[in-house]
Amino acid sequence: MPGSHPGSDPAVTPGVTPGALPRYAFLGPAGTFTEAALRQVVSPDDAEYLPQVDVVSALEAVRIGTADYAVVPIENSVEGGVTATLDTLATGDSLVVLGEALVQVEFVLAGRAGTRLDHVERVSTHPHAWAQCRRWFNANLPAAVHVPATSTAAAAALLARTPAAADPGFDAVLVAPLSAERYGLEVLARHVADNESAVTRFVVVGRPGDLPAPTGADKTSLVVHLASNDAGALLEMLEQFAARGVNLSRIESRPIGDLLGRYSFSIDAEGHIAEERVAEALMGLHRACPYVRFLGSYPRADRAVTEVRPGTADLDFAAARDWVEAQRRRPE
Ligand SMILES: O=C(O)C(=O)Cc1ccccc1
Repeated sequence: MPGSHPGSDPAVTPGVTPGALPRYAFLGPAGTFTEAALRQVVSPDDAEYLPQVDVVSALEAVRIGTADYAVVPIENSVEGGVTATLDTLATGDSLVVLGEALVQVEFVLAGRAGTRLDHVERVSTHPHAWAQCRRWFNANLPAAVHVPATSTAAAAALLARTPAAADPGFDAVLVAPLSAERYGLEVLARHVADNESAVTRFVVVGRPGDLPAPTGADKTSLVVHLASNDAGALLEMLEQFAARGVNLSRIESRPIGDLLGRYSFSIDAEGHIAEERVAEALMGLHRACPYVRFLGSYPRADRAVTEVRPGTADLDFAAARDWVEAQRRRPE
């Protein structure tokens, strides 16, 4: 992915000091799955890695300018959306998604040397990691309870630095195999994920500026509010996409927070705002919905080329516009 978003060239990116290494905030410490995603985006030789305690801090670092970019988890194939990321992108000063990365997540249960698996009662990890291993715990350690940590690696780091005679508040951690190794922990059980092929999607976020160029395999991320809770309001919003042949790869609702029953929709649409059908769908949303936040158009990590339905290519829109113009000019 290096080179595929504006942030990969500090010389041309607004707000990034030419010559200095671009600064990437991420959910740390070293050894998180987020760091694995960041390594796919930019090598540590070409960037300054700035570990943050949580997703909100990573995104805020970009807003206040102490980082140029942030890499944060946004959804995983088991638990769905990462609400802290969705909510922080949906409100506050505008941020944009510049790219994405996919990481296959694999978990091990790890502890201090000599820990017995059948003595593990308290397991510390990130809530998304715990959620992805529930069935394994039900089957193998049904009495184990979850002790939430800010990240998988934060749990490992705390266990590793707590003196042997002291109690860190848990007996074992659920982490990536590399993280167990990095913090010198002993692996107590491998392959503890309920779904071996679980994938987490991460986004590269920056301040609004240049858009990544369209590649033909892009996504556009949006936040949309509905005009009302009336029957038909959701359908009217979805029609803006359907009528232009724009497929959605993700749509989820989050409470707006002011009143019960008011929701904000977080949407990923296939295509780039530079494409006519996506631009037309956005214009339709702008007319039909009280609030639309554009969160960026960027290349898909899987490089899956967008299928363009017949009649919805840029040329079709241009021909249709020319035809309307010709009718307007036609003498009475
Ligand atoms: O805690 C981590 O290592 C993270 O990067 C967050 C996370 C947790 C579980 C699955 C994917 C990402």
